[in-house]
Amino acid sequence: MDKHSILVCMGWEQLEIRLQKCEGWEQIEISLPNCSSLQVISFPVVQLHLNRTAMRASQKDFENAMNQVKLLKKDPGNEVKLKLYSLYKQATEGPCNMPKPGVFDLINKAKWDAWNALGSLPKETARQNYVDLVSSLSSSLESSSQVEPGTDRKSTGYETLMVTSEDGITKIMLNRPTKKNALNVEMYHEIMHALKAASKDDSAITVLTGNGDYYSSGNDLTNFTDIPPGGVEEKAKNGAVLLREFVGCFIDFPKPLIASGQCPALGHLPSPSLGYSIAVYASDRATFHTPFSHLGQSPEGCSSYTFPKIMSPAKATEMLVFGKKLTAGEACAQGLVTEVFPDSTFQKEVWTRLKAFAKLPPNAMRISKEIIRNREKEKLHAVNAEECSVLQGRWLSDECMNAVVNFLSRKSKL
Ligand SMILES: CCCCCCCCCCC/C=C/C(=O)SCCNC(=O)CCNC(=O)[C@H](O)C(C)(C)COP(=O)(O)OP(=O)(O)OC[C@H]1O[C@@H](n2cnc3c(N)ncnc32)[C@H](O)[C@@H]1OP(=O)(O)O
Repeated sequence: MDKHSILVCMGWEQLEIRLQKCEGWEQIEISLPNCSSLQVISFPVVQLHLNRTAMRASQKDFENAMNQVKLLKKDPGNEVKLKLYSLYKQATEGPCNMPKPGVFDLINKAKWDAWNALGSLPKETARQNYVDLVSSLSSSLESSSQVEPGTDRKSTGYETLMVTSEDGITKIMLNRPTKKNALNVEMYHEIMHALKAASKDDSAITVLTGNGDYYSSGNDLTNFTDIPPGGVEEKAKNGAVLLREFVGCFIDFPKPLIASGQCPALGHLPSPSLGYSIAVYASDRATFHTPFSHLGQSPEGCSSYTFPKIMSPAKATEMLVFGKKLTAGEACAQGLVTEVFPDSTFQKEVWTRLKAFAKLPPNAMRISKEIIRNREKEKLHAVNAEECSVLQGRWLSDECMNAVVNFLSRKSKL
């Protein structure tokens, strides 16, 4: 219970007014401590529900709150952003009377839904609710930030990666931990850039890893929402070009490439799908999941070719068609993972090994990799092109759109 009291002097008498908050109700207790008998006279407690409209936020409060939103240090998440958007629109324009956006216009549709859900909420109430929400965000996000130092911020010129080079090893770390390292369009481009740079730098080997509790959650599903003027067809076409170039970079990467994952990996990058060119070290906590069918999509990263070769066609079907999630141990038994380490000693053991590898003659390693991979390179590029073309069609399907809408509207998770 939260108590505040004020003393009011009324002639020789001192009137004490205590305000206390109790389960959302304001109680006012008035007593006369200096009465002749020195007994506290408690007026019958006056209990009233303060009318919220009596505490309406002023236009100035509202403007301050709008400025505060811009200064939030942590992204409050899509749900809260939609709430803020809808309250802002209601407060400034009143009830939503815009036409409903089309089903493929996902972002605008989500915004419209949120605004429309406020019905005929009065402008003043929306303004007050906006101010209250911002004030609760400002305190909670400042006090309980869970972002580790160095996460989700610029490093070495990259927005979505942390790239370091030391002891002959270039480490490319996916760095969107608050989004479970989902690959947005910028990250696709930055990974390609980092791989091209690593292929030319002095390091002997390159390591790909993720920051936070997910190695990666695969393609960022909001990639589907930003529809260009050419519509969804153009979006799907651009997506296929981007994916083909992205996977192509892995196929052509000339140095030994190691994926080091301590935690779950979903979609793309779990894919040792780029089989012939990547070694995978996993902790016993890691899992591998390619839920293409769940998302109305189809295999990518050459997995339709490499998985059935590495595992067996039957096991590959379970993974690629039915989306069966494999533990690190199962993935290792199937040949998708090179070795599994105990979670508690993972970093130490893997880095000891990587540092030893990085001391081997770099040219010998490069040439050895080339001779292993070259026989398959042309085939891998052809498979990549075919997979991207099939995916382009899948992205336009209702199955895919529904899966994306369900995730974005918080109806499903994998
Ligand atoms: C026309 C298209 C052009 C595209 C361009 C090229 C595309 C190439 C695509 C090739 C094919 C790729 C296939 C895949 O990668 S399939 C895998 C896709 N991934 C998913 O479906 C995972 C979805 N995420 C989840 O199921 C859960 O988030 C997860 C189980 C991973 C974690 O759950 P948890 O409860 O622990 O955490 P949250 O859900 O609260 O997540 C925290 C925040 O991170 C956001 N998030 C997580 N994953 C994604 C994602 N893949 N895309 C977008 N956003 C993601 C999540 O929304 C939370 O955000 P907020 O804090 O803002 O709410």
